[in-house]
Amino acid sequence: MASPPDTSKTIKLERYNSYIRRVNSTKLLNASSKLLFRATLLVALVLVFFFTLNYPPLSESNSHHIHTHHNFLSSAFYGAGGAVGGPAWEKQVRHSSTPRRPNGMSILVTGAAGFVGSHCSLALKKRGDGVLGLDNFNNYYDPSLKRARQSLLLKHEIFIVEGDLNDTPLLSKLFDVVPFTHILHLAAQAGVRYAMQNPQSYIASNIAGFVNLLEIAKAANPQPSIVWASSSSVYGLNTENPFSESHRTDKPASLYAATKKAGEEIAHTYNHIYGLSLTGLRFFTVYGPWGRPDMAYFFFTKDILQGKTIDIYQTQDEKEVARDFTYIDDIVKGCLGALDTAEKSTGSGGKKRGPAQLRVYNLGNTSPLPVRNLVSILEGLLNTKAKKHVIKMPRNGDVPYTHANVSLAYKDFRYKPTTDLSTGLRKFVKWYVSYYGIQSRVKKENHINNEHPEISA
Ligand SMILES: O=C(O)[C@H]1O[C@H](OP(=O)(O)OP(=O)(O)OC[C@H]2O[C@@H](n3ccc(=O)[nH]c3=O)[C@H](O)[C@@H]2O)[C@H](O)[C@@H](O)[C@@H]1O
Repeated sequence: MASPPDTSKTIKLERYNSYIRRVNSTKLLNASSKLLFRATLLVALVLVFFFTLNYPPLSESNSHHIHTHHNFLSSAFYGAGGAVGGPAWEKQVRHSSTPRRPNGMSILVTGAAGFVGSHCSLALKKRGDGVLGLDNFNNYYDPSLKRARQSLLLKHEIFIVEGDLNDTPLLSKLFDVVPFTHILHLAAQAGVRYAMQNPQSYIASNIAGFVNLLEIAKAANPQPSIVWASSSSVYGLNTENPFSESHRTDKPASLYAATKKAGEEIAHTYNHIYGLSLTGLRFFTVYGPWGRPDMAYFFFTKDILQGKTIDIYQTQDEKEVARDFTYIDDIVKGCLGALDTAEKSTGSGGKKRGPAQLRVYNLGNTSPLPVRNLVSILEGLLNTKAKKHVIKMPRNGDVPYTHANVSLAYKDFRYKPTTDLSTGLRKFVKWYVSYYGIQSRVKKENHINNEHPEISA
């Protein structure tokens, strides 16, 4: 009998082959899963990279969005002149804040790319003080105007660090690098009526941001003296005239006013507990070259030139609405006067060592004028009739009237406003047509020359 074919070898061989196939397929599986894992990792990294680059998101172009959540990472990206904390950055920070006159101040100006901030920074630098700016360049109004102010400051060797008041590591870093003698705190969410649209932005800047700055200041060695911007709006529904610092300020008409009033109370607390020297300045409707486009005199000018109708507010009982419009150069003098008379803080290592100075001053013009007058002056300067729409003041936090008594500021630092509304507006219009490159009858009729727009035209 033929013996069955010996298959044992064949079987063994097949088993071996199938084993090899299994091993290979497992290897293949392993290799492909590794590949998949690496690819996923790569995609994730790319996504993280793009997300970081786009922070804050590009979609936040809405003009009313306020960036208040910059973290340390984002400010590192924002730092011009190298990453925050790098040697090049520190050099720039030190250079900018070093005074060039004997006993000069070393001042941190918050809101340095803003209207009042840019003017004060230049004036301080001009007289030999060291000035470092801080600004978050938010888009409450056209940030390109803030960038233009920044360029102007840079020409005068003033560096603005890009960052937010709520960025604690950034603020600590600044105080690690520079022993500031003073802070001129002008960064804020401004605007009376916008508070109804974006209330939280007022809390974030004017309250949380201010407290953050004070926390850093109280812990600093030496503690700086602080001069900061309060507002005429704290007088709210006060009916006594003219407004004096001794009047009641417990009836704010807008959330904006309430946050400024809160700032004054918070200042009291930090003065009381930590011995910080604090001076609050109540500004009265400040206007002038390089001003804020959200303010009436600014957008009236724009709208009149474009032939658009402007709303002129009246009180509910059809009376004129009036403001104590104050020219920027007068305000700058007031800020410098307050800085020059600010006493040293008394605390150290976060502890009070004795009583410290606590002050509040009105900085106004002392001669209120109706908004209607503002408009007729502009009509004259622009040589254009405004399309006026007189309406009752919407109930949006506005107050009917402001009028400053400035005798306290005069007594303590000789503050004396010298620019009337016509003179000031002429200077504003001259800057406006030059800055926006408007060639029109405005220029011809008023002999407004088109020279390079310097800070105070
Ligand atoms: O003095 C202050 O503390 C405040 O001054 C201004 O607030 P405001 O005086 O209301 O300035 P504008 O918004 O420029 O308004 C000026 C005047 O024009 C009036 N107005 C405003 C807008 C408008 O469309 N029509 C109009 O008649 C207002 O009622 C007001 O009487 C600033 O915007 C605030 O940031 C600042 O704190």
